[in-house]
Amino acid sequence: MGERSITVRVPGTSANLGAGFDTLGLACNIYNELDLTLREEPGLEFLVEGEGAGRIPEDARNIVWRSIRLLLERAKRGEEFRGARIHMKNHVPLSRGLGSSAAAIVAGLKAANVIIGNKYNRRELLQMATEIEGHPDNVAPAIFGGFTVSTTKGHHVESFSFLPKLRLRFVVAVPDFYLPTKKAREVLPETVPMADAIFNIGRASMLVAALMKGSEHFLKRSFDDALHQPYRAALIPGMFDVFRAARAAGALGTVLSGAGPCLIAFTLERAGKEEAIGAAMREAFHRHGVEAEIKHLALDTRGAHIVNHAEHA
Ligand SMILES: Nc1ncnc2c1ncn2[C@@H]1O[C@H](COP(=O)(O)OP(=O)(O)O)[C@@H](O)[C@H]1O
Ligand SMILES: N[C@@H](CCOP(=O)(O)O)C(=O)O
Repeated sequence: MGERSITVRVPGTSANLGAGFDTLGLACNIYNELDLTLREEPGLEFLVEGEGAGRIPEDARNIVWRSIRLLLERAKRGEEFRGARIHMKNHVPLSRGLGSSAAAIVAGLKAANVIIGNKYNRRELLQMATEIEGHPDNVAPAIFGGFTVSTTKGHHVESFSFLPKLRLRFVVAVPDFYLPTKKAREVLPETVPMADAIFNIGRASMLVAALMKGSEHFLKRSFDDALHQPYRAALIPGMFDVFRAARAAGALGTVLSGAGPCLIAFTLERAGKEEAIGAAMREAFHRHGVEAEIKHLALDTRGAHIVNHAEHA
């Protein structure tokens, strides 16, 4: 069999979008690229460039490799490909709430799947990716692109991907510290009051309706959350002040991106307020002793895809 190679590109993602904890997500135009060679001979070779270089494990614990193994074993092709060269060029910041782990998992699954002849469709990849990640809200947009709504029943996952009727821009403040998702999930309560659940159901539903209808008026009223942000605020100095500063500079709304510490402000492309919102967010974080890099992002509508040679050049 020898060896087989493929290059895939996967977008970073922002999960929750405020009220849609573990349910809503979006893909944005920041990417990780995986150049994968699967080999018959055992042994792993890693090259990690960009975000996470020097921090990402370069051995069998690597989540890209674990995802590849899961897919190969499910497909009963594990014996055929026992080794690999994994070369990653990462632009998605690590452990900041922009879905770096989801991008890594989806990259491994997608690349291995292409190499074995596309045995699995995207819904089946979603299933495996969710099993590895533990929640579907990042892996779904990483696979499908656009905005996604996901539901789970036991191990079964359903995700609906759609494009909004508004041309949005995302201003993301990326603080200079890591916050592993595991740690940010540990501060959440096991049960929540019924009133908080109702608060979130209304807003999550309104957010989706406003995006699909193209209603700026209702979108602005959809960004609050009672299920995770209030508990996580203690881990992100100045979080609510940054929200207020972004609003004052003209953002439609601002939420915690995933489990944080990134904060993501929503604005309309035609409003032309991205620079002002970014500056306000950076200054508000600075007042709390946090230095943040500002990224100006847009929606990715494609999701994970193979990179052809023309794109690669
Ligand atoms: N490109 C990558 N290759 C391998 N592992 C990765 C990669 N990106 C992220 N990871 C793994 O995922 C972890 C970060 O996941 P997590 O804490 O959920 O943060 P995020 O919000 O960025 O997904 C890293 O510590 C690393 O182990
Ligand atoms: N719903 C999850 C999303 C985690 O996203 P990440 O990008 O921070 O990994 C959560 O809020 O825990």
